[in-house]
Amino acid sequence: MTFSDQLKQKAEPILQEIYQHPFVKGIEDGTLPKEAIKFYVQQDFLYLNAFVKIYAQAITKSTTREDMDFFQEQIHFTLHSETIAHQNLCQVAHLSLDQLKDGALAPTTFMYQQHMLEQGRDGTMLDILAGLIPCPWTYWEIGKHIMNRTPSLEGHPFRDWIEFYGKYGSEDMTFAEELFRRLDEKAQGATKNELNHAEKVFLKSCELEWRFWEMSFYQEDWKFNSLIKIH
Ligand SMILES: Cc1ncc(CN)c(N)n1
Repeated sequence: MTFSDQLKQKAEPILQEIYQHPFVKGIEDGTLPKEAIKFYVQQDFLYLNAFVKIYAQAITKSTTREDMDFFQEQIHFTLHSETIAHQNLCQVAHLSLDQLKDGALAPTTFMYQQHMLEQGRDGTMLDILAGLIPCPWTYWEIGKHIMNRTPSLEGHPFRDWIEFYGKYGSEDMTFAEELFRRLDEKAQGATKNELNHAEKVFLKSCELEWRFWEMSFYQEDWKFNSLIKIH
């Protein structure tokens, strides 16, 4: 079994919980409340900014031009293509994406950002990949899961979102598969301790993916933010 197969197997219970989450169910059946959409897009915009910085950190730790090129393409994709998904959500909720760009980090977004940035700062390339992969992987799985369960997306309000993530990446290999391939390559030269650490990093990101849906659906903010402006 490859290292990535082992990680996917361990994360399976989290993935199943994500499929059942009311936010994801709301995308699937088109009933997602406007307040949840607004909170999600605001936080996700900030989250993706951090994601771009992790790719940049990965470039600083790259040893080949091929790796550098791969990460710079991901930066471009995140900055210029992933907005399709946000646009779709905003259209459905009659929100302007431009007005959602000035939010402040809610606790879960802060925690997830810190977790990934820590890998970029202190980790190996194996750790960086392990921390990054749950982001494209779980969304790709969600997209496919909804597409498999929905006979036709004709007229579905979240069609663009579902298809964008369900078909995530290039035609021959999706981002997640490509990242897993790179992870397995790095895993080959790693010690048992390094693999155990990378596994923890990966599973923590998977849990944080679930928490991101939870935070967005219930709009979980800093406890005292309404009283004292903390962020
Ligand atoms: C929190 C989160 N995780 C994953 C993705 C998909 N790139 C996203 N947009 N936001």
